[in-house]
Amino acid sequence: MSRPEPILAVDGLAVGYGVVPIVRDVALAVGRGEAVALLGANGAGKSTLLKAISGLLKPSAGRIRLAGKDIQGLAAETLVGRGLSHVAEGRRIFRKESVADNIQLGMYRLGLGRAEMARRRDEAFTLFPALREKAPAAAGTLSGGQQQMLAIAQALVRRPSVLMLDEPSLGLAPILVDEVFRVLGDIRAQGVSVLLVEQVVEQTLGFVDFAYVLANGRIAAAGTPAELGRTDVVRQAYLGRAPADLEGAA
Ligand SMILES: Nc1ncnc2c1ncn2[C@@H]1O[C@H](COP(=O)(O)OP(=O)(O)OP(=O)(O)O)[C@@H](O)[C@H]1O
Repeated sequence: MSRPEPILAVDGLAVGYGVVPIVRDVALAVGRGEAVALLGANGAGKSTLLKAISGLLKPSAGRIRLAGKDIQGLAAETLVGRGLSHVAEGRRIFRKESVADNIQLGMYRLGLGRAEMARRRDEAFTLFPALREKAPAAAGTLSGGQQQMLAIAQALVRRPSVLMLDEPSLGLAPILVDEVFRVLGDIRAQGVSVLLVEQVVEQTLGFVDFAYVLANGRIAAAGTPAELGRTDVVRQAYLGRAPADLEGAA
């Protein structure tokens, strides 16, 4: 199957904490308009890899290109301006601030005028009607699912061309996981390219166009969901985990 031209391309990437590399020799690509998954067991290095791409960690080797331009080593803030948004694990919202202010903070330092910020906030509320209802409430009073939606909304108002999400379904009830995937479908339909780290494997493979499996910091397999489904490689990457985790919410 031919894939679209890459909007994000990673090559020979190594990154770690201090001297110990956690992720080694990783190559991956996200095509324009594609939804791509990064799967792998706990500790495989998925979050570390996303942080290196979004400029939160400095790679010790390798190349990262966004829309054809080298971005390795650039600061996270610079990359946001270039169209790369990262929804980190654990719903990093400002709990004491209102829902509306949280969305506003997502646009901080983008240099947008008031009218444009209001327009983008309204778009976010259209995608997440529950957030509109709770606009004046403190973000900390939202349910877990709503907090996750708020974290995604904060990233979306920056109008990213590539949206990276680290386990958006973490800790959510199955019905809310479905809601996360519905929203991701809407986001993809708007032409945003998506790189998704997830543990709900079945549902993720049902959503993405292409997937990479990370094991011990290296890419162990890559393919379309159909190609990966013909092998045992995904299951093997999760060996040692409870079968229930593999079944996800499907
Ligand atoms: N700040 C840190 N300092 C040192 N080691 C770290 C740090 N953060 C993560 N690690 C180590 O890096 C390895 C990869 O962690 P990472 O969080 O990238 O994995 P993951 O695949 O995202 O797993 P999970 O699904 O648990 O989030 C683990 O061995 C972890 O202990």
